[in-house]
Amino acid sequence: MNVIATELPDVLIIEPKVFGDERGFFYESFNAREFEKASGLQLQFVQDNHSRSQKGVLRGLHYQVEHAQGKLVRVTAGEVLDVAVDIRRSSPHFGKWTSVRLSAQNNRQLWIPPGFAHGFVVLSDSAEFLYKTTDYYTPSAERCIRWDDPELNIDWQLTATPTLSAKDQNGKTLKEADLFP
Ligand SMILES: Cc1cn([C@H]2C[C@H](O)[C@@H](COP(=O)(O)OP(=O)(O)O[C@H]3O[C@@H](C)C(=O)[C@@H](O)[C@H]3O)O2)c(=O)[nH]c1=O
Repeated sequence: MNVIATELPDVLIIEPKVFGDERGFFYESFNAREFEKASGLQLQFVQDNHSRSQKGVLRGLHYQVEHAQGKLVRVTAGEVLDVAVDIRRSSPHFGKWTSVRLSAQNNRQLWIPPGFAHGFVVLSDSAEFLYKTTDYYTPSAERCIRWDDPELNIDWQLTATPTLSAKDQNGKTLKEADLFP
């Protein structure tokens, strides 16, 4: 397993070791001991999520103000551009984002710690998106920052207007949003 740094020091790309043979492939999609050894992080995941989306669907930018979730995300079919934004006011990287292509081909995972907003857009015809979280879904604490907030100026690598949920169409700007201290 390989850990690769991003522009945001707390956000990590994880590359699992994939064993391919004539049957197909095998890899450990999560191993707590190996993850801790490679990243120095001791994590306890409590929820696994799975969503499927069509091309051009954009989900985000999401976070929970209480019960903040760390997320270990990956794609098992198709390709997405995954985005993490540091929304901790005290962070030297406050308001900065990083993006990584995650696909069924590159098997890359992204570790997004609590304190970040997260979103992704589907680049392939469809995508299956799987992730582990360090805290439980808490609807009352859910918040959404606008994907197109000019202050963030995220390059989503889009060629058309994305498809959004009603909730995501009503996201707040970074200036308006409840953030982390
Ligand atoms: C996120 C979530 C949703 N739900 C339900 C609520 C709702 O009826 C339905 C769809 O929820 P949403 O529209 O919020 O799903 P979605 O837009 O996919 O939300 C997810 O987006 C990505 C970017 C994230 O980072 C996740 O943390 C999560 O916020 O599923 C749960 O039961 N548990 C969960 O953990």
